Amino acid sequence: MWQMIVSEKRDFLFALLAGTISGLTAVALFAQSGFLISKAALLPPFYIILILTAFLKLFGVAKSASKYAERYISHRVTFSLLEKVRIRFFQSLQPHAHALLSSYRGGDLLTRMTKDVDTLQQYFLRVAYPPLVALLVFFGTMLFTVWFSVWITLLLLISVLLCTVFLPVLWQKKKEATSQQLYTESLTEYFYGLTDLTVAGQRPASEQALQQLSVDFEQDLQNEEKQALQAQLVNQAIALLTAFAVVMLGAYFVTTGALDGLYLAMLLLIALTVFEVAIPLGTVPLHKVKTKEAFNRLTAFNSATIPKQALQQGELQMLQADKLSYSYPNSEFQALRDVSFTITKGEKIAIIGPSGAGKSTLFQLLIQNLQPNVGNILWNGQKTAQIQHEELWAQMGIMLQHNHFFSGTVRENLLSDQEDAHMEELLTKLQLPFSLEQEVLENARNLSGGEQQRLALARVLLRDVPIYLLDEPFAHLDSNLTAHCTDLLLASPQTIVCVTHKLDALAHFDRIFVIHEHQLVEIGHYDDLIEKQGIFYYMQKLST
Ligand SMILES: Nc1ncnc2c1ncn2[C@@H]1O[C@H](COP(=O)(O)OP(=O)(O)OP(=O)(O)O)[C@@H](O)[C@H]1O
Repeated sequence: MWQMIVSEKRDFLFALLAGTISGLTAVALFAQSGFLISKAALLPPFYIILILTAFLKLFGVAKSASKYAERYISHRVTFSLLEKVRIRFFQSLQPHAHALLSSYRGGDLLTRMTKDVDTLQQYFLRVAYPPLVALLVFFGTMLFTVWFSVWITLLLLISVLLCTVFLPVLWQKKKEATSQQLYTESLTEYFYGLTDLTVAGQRPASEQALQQLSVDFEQDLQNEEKQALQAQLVNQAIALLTAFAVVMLGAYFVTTGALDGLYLAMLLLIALTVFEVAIPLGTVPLHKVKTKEAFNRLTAFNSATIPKQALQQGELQMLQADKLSYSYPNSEFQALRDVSFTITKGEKIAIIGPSGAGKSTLFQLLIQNLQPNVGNILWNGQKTAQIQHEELWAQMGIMLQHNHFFSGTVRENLLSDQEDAHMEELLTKLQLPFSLEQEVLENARNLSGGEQQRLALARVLLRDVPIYLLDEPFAHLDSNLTAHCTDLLLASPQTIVCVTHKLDALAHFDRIFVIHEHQLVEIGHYDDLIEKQGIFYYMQKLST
């Protein structure tokens, strides 16, 4: 965080300067008032009163102006810092979005993106620079008071240290409050699963659990506020006791002749004013812990290294997997184990296997949404882990199991710059009776599952790239449409890798990769695998 603050050093220094001037002019304003009251009682010449009053006005104006400047600049720095934090967080999330979404709850990421970033707002405004301003103001004030009384200066110093250094240790937050995070996560899941919960009759139970989380969250908030209030109240009490002690000590020094009585009121008002800067410092440790937790959560993803190399030029000749293994974060077992293969240009590959065998995991590794724990994927011999993801994605036509559709038209959802005639022809071939201007609702709610899949397939087929990778593209299609769409897909000159459950159209693929119990156990053409009478043969037999 300090690194980021340093990047804003100009504004940071201006805010510090304005804050210090504002604090010192406030002290000067009240010191001057105290002095003026005492001096006026001694009936000095009128011009003295006039000069003192003019200074009073000057300090008043300087205090207001510097306070405004401080607020303006410090908030500008804060918002600029928050913008940087948001961009950094997004950049650290984006290349690993799939891996993160498969290991973190959606609500958790949402909380980090919103609440944690907002919490960091407090870092600059309440943690980083107020102690520095306070330090400079105290230092300036004490340089002044020491001329009048060393003992009163010492008393102020001790009280200020008590408020800002020793007592805050008491207010140190002991443990991280996770209630808000839990509440946001559960609320997000509740909305996602509302229909399922209602149908299963589980809504009341779920709402009750949410209610409890909301109560815990409120309780945590109240505790935090109570703690902050306690800290400020104690500091306030110390400020008043110090002012009382200054009067007592000052009065004693006046009687002994060590202090001119003219300055007593001034020292009292200085004591009261200087604590105005110290009182908010009581909550610094609380905010410090909160902002540190937020910062740690936000930077938790930064450890993932982002690939740097450019993709070597040339057409895709070979896509290889070399001893790939993958375990999901927080999972003990390997979802994929020691998988190796080579796919050559133009080959049509089907990946099949029982549910949970690891097909989608392999697919996500191939499209770079996951990075293998062990082994490499090689694109023309170049390790894909070292290549910019965007460059690889620019070479791939990808169809996921769940594709997103935007609110708009069919044309907009095809995400293509191809000629209208070409797009219309493809829609017809896919037996989609849509015009390009036809409306598509968000998440394609107005399209059937099969229509959505063919629209997603059209998106892929419109891409002029060397390889198509598809995960269960025909899951919602009947056998006629599956056969028709498979033929259409396999007629493309591209290299094709297709994860599928549909075993009937497999004879059209060049090779079939059989994944069983997280390993690649068989590779071969349909006829060879049937003849071999291995796992594929039995899977095929069971399905008929
Ligand atoms: N996000 C995840 N976290 C932990 N384990 C996971 C995660 N996703 C999948 N798995 C596990 O990894 C294994 C392989 O899952 P994968 O989704 O690759 O199987 P699949 O062959 O595609 O199954 P299906 O045909 O049912 O889609 C499964 O045992 C699954 O439980």
